[in-house]
Amino acid sequence: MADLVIRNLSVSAGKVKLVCEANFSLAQGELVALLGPNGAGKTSLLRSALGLVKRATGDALLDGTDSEKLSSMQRARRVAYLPQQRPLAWPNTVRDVVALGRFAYGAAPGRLSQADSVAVERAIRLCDLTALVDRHTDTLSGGELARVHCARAFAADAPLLVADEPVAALDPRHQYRVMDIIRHYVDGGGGALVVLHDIALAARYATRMVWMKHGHIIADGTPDETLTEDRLAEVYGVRARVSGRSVEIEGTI
Ligand SMILES: Nc1ncnc2c1ncn2[C@@H]1O[C@H](COP(=O)(O)OP(=O)(O)OP(=O)(O)O)[C@@H](O)[C@H]1O
Repeated sequence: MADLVIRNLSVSAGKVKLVCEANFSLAQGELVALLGPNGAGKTSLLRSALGLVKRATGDALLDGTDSEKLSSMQRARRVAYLPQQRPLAWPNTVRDVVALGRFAYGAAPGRLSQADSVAVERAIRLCDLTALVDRHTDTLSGGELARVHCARAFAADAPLLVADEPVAALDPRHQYRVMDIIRHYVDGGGGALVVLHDIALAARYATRMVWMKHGHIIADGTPDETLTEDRLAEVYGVRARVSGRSVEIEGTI
């Protein structure tokens, strides 16, 4: 069973602590929403958990192995990472960019095995990109491009997915569509850790919500356990009405 476990993980930039003594785990079968205001440390936490930035203290284990010790190909076979910043070195076709998700299996655009092609075509269909496959990425809208990056992550077929704001640029239909795809992936045995700013969307889809503020994880539990009006006031400084998993933000405090 694939998992990501972090223990007492801290990240620093100079003398500033970006993440303080964080503990949590992600296992297959879970859809964990990571929440918190801008600058709370969510991206720093994800990147250090994956071994992409050096941690100051603590452990981050991917299937029991220190994530900093994994090669990029070993890491990519364990976890698909959809970063917040998604630079593309040069414009390419949608199909070729999605095919980059097969890197972990030694694939490159124009050199795909049968299994690679099947995974790429499935990810293209899942993310509603069939009509765009031959378009160059520099001709796409922001939301279309965001879906291409989602498809690239799904093409990897990794047992875990870490996605930093995967729905940020998407219209409501495609936000739900991408979250449905993530849930389907989790129902099929994957484990997903997803940064979301839409609390209602997180409450609807997450099996667990991890709440961050000022570099600290201040709560970790099911939506029923952790989604409260007091929590939203504490974490975001907003007045909200919470009823079960439904959330209405009324204004700032
Ligand atoms: N290399 C760095 N040097 C100095 N400060 C940094 C560095 N990297 C991140 N920070 C700061 O650390 C804080 C946390 O950043 P991070 O990107 O982890 O936040 P976040 O919760 O993902 O925010 P957002 O929701 O805006 O994406 C921010 O104040 C950011 O400016």
